[in-house]
Amino acid sequence: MKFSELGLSEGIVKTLTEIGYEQPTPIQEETIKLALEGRDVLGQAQTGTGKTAAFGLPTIEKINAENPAIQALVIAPTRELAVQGQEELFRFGKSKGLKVRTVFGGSSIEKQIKGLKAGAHIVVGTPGRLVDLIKRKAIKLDQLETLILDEADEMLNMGFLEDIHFIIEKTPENRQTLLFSATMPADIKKIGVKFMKNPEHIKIAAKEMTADRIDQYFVKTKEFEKFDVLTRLLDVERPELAIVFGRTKRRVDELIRGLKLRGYRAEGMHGDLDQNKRLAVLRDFKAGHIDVLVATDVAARGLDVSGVTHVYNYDITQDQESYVHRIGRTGRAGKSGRSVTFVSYNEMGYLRAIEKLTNKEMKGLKPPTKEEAYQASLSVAMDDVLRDLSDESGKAKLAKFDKQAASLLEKFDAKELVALLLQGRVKDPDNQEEVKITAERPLPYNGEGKGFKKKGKGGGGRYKGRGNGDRDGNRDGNRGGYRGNRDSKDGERGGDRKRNWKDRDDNRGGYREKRDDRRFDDRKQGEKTPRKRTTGTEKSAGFVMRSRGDK
Ligand SMILES: Nc1ncnc2c1ncn2[C@@H]1O[C@H](COP(=O)(O)OP(=O)(O)OP(=O)(O)O)[C@@H](O)[C@H]1O
Ligand SMILES: [Mg+2]
Repeated sequence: MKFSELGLSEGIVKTLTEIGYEQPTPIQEETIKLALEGRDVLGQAQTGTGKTAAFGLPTIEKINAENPAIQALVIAPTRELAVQGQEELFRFGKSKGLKVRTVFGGSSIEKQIKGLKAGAHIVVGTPGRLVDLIKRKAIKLDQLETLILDEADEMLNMGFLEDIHFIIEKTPENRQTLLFSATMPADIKKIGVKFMKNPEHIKIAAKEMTADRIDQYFVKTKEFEKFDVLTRLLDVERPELAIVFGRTKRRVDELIRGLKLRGYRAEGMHGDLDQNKRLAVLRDFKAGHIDVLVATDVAARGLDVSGVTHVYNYDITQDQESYVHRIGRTGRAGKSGRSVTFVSYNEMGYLRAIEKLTNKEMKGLKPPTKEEAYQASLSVAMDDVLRDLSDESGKAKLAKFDKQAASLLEKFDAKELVALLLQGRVKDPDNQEEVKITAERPLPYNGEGKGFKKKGKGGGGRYKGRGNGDRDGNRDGNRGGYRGNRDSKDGERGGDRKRNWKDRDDNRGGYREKRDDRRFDDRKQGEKTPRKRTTGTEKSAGFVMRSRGDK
């Protein structure tokens, strides 16, 4: 199938060719035509399979560039995702010269109002800031044609629902509504369908809910060992870019500090960081100036950074959907990735609950030993030396040390000098910086832990208990999860309400295919179940169609 067969105009098809999209992905193939016909669509497909273009291209196609009014609104759960959405839609809409504006908290509302005044065919924004701008009459939605909820299940979750209601009430009843996500729990789908008319549910049927090309592992580890396990894994697996998800902001801060102390180029993202800093960190990560991004769930959904080969869940997620999104930061657009989820003995029930949702078994991974990490670091050093010496321009740069090198060689044994060179490039496992990470209490026990006879299935995802004080009660005021972090300073709200029942963390991680880490996989390799990806359409015949606005 070609993009031109989906009813898109020549200009847009040309743009797609220019940006390297050769053919539509399954979700694009299934939804673009329908959306162009004006149908309401609920689109569900694995992470990294092109949902942005699936809703973005038909939306752009339908916009009348001559009409200066806002004709499409995309609502996204985080600021970074709003920025990314704006960039993508702008790119797709180039041939039509469309104005796409982004609005989000933590950054000057006046500037955003100015931008909106200069014209906006499409607005991409986070709920809290959108509500503020609507209240200030800087955003008028009376001519809106298309409303899109990206990460729809997240947007329809408790924390955001009030804002979403407010926004939807300001849109015309005859608008088109598009909801997209990789996950769509049934209870949330029911809420979404109420905002839609005769919706078509397109679900790209896949054997597993997680993206096809992510090798998923877990490591059983005790809290106090986690940090050493993490750095050894980083040394052995050698991610190109890695994301480490932590449960709380404090944890993220401590991990960044610890990783830096041990010589990794790491930076973090969580809700207490200044918004400019958050955006700068993401930019640096995309540019490869940072190797390890440490984040709370604020980075779990939607972010598209090519080159993320590994996702490490330093803390396992409390709910299964978060897991799907976290690890979906790798293995995108046909690339492969690897995720490693740290799990304490008591938390095994959560792991099983995740596997139940994703329909994919995680493989147990033996944490690398100190010696293995050392050997890995040694082999990196050797590779680096070989690379530098086989590179002519690199060699030329060494010429300036000729005199000193000759004088050292006169005085010392050549082998000793080379050993000294290697020493400077290898991490000494017996001389590592001591790093202390404050212990987080594990998730409340929900079955299947070691030492527990109970065979109960976890079902841990939707734990609503109030009893886990350190997470929900957040004794230290340092709660992770990104709900916390559309922090209301800037009119991004929604976090607090939700935190009470669900405080997520994101754990996404991918890796590059062939690292030799396989060595540490203590289950049999090569017995991956064949992954067939069938495309199917689930018609939404049984949906409740009448919505609030439907009369
Ligand atoms: N038809 C296509 N051909 C080639 N690349 C594509 C195509 N469609 C999308 N991509 C690329 O695939 C990557 C993932 O797309 P996108 O971010 O839209 O995924 P997604 O399904 O929204 O994932 P998530 O569930 O994580 O939000 C992006 O880099 C995008 O540019
Ligand atoms: Mg997306």
